[in-house]
Amino acid sequence: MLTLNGNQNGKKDDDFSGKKLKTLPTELFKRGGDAVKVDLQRNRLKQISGISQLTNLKELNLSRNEITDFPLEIGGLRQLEKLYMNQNSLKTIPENVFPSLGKLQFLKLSTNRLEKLPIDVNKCQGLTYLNLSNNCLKNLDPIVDLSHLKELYVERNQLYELPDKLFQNSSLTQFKANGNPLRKPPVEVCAGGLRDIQSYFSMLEANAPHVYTVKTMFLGNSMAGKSTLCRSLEKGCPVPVEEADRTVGIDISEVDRDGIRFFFWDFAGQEEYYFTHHVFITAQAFVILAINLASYNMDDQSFKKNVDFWIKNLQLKIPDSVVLLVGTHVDQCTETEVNEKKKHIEERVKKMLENHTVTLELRRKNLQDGDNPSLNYDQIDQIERLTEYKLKVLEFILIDCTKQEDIDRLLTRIKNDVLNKDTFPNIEKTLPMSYYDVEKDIYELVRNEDIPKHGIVSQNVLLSELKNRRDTLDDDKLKLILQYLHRIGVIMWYKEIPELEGSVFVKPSFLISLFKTIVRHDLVQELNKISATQLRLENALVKQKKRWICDYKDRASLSNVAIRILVRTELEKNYSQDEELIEEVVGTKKKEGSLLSLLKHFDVCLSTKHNSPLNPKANEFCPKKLWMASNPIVYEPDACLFPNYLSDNEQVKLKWESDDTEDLNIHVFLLPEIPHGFFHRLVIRTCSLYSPYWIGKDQCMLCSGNKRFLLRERHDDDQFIEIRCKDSELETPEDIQKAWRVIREIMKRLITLTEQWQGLYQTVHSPCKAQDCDDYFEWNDWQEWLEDSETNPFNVGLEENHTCCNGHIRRTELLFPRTPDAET
Ligand SMILES: Nc1nc2c(ncn2[C@@H]2O[C@H](COP(=O)(O)OP(=O)(O)OP(=O)(O)O)[C@@H](O)[C@H]2O)c(=O)[nH]1
Repeated sequence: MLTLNGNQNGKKDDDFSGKKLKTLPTELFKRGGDAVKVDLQRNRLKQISGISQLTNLKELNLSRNEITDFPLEIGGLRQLEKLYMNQNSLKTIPENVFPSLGKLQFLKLSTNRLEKLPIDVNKCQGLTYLNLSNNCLKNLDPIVDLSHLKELYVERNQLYELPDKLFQNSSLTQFKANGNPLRKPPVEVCAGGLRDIQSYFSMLEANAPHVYTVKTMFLGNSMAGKSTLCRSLEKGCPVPVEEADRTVGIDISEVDRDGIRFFFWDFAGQEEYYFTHHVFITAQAFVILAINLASYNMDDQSFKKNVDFWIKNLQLKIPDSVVLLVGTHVDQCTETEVNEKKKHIEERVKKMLENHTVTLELRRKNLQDGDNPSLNYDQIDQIERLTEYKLKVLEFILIDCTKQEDIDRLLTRIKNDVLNKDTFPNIEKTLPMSYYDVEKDIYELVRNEDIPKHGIVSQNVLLSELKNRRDTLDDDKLKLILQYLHRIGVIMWYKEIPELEGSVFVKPSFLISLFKTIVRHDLVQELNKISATQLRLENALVKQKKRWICDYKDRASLSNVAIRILVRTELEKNYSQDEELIEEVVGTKKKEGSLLSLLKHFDVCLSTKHNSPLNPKANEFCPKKLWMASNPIVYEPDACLFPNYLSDNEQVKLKWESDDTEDLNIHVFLLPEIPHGFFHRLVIRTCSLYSPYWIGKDQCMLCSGNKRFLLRERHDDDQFIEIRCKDSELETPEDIQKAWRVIREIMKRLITLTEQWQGLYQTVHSPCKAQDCDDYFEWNDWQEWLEDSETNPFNVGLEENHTCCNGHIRRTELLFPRTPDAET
């Protein structure tokens, strides 16, 4: 395997990085007082005896070494302005080092094992940048007096509280604290950034109340007993659920039990709903994974379907989830069966979690033991970040949902688990009274019908209603509180979607009930039910209804007219008089309704484009092909495509024809695996940019100008997304540059999408183009290329050609994006 670095800058005199040094090199001492900036990163240093001889040193980089004891000698570097000590194994920093570093402005201590900071760090009054992320810090009191700090990073520590003083009159402009079990301020406040935190502290009273709230998500296959559990826990006694009563989408309810406020989210178990669940499976929740033991067979397939699928999804999306396994239907099994099945599941879950850790560890070791580990540090970092997450699977509980004592036992168990700080650190929150007041006010507004029953209210109306009730709160404070309530799921306010920015949904269940009108397992039945009168109102014919059903069944495309009729019917059941609401949600022929905007925002569906049979440049035009009039198999104009429901790749294959080994070809590996629904979300994001396109089950072809590109989800030994551009359409160097630009856009979307799965990481390769050669060219520093390639040309070195391990040579620009005239 050949590895390449993106921008290979030449090394400077003071650069001793990546030289496997165990002690400081003698050349360095020779420089003595002349050394101003020394780079010793990526070595094997455990100590740095003699460093104090460099009396004029201003910048010292000791990151990625093996230092466990903070070197006292650093205290002698009185001119020091910048110090990198990140990625070592520091456990403590002694007192009396920092007071002598009066000029220090920049201090990076991230990724160590620090449990506390020395009190005298506050003597470094010049510090403007401090990075303490990825340590084990429990409190930040020693740094509250650093009044010049502009940037402070404390992500992934053990912080329960942030000191109020840190945010008073401070110069802070950047602050990040993700990945801490914070209760003051709660994580959902911190997610809003510095302004939200400052505003929170400004409102927080000395005796602010502590509350216990838990979002509880019920997951598991259809018929597992989720709704039964959910409803029984809600009522406090067994509640039978009819077999025909399948959950559609998600049901939400709120329950108070002994001072704990539970939000129950009951997720439908049928496969049709999995891809919308993604949006609502959020962090900080307690997960109940229901398993029907009566239908559980002790084989791999049953384990995969009932347990493995759900745990893997959680591991990818929220890798530090807390999961309680609940075995239901025990009354329908013998005692021996129950015990055997329980053992079968427990053993496999244990193995699965172990395998996950072992795989990550192996991958990290391979990278570290490779020829040039310094090229892989970013990947190693990513893997180390993932190994820090620990998904907790709690001890199995067995339940007969029809028995009162079993429901009581389950409730006691849940309460004990969520109140145990070791298992579930996120339950307690300290909030200013005004946060509760606003929430109470909203409920009251709904109760008094000052807000419509459906709960959709304009932001301005809501703000003015709330201000009338609490004159101490201004618009800014109220907006921050609303954002907090959105993050904990009490209301929904998608202020990042331009079409929805002005609307607040104070009843999330109403919004979800709208989703259910079109994302449902029995949609064909619902379409069939559309009456002639309903069709007439939309100027549609019965013939069209048949076509909609065929389009939906064959090509996963649903006409916007049909969507409007379905949603209107649902709304009219309760809100027949409210034409304004119906229009807002349903939309019109000219304007998209809020429901579709939401579904598109969540990458659930994609608008199909109009096809005009008279326009040779219309969708059906295919590069280098004689144009033919649209055949009947084109997408219905003015419709939505739900790629998740597609079952084959026939259309894509027809347009793409066959692969050519010389195609531009990139493999983006997603590890540990490609999450469910990932590929289609990527396709939706990419196809909204490039049209025409053809989408299939796990392939998609799109065109940009006269070039064809293919996206393909591949589940070979490793799982990856393949991005190809047809070789035959790359005639000139400009063609190649243009093709890389499109690939860059696709990859940008791919990378932003991966951010939705915290437990995922990716590597990029170009496979060797020679027939039957399995070598590949690995990309490094490609993030730079994605970030800013116009101003910072990506260059993989001066070489015109690259040779794989098996001796196959290809021009560099056919393997990597390369700006031909870029300087190196
Ligand atoms: N005998 C027995 N029946 C149960 C038990 N738990 C659930 N059921 C029944 O099993 C059926 C399915 O239960 P649900 O709670 O609807 O299952 P679900 O997991 O919500 O299913 P979806 O809505 O399809 O996701 C219902 O008829 C329940 O009454 C149990 O422990 N024992």
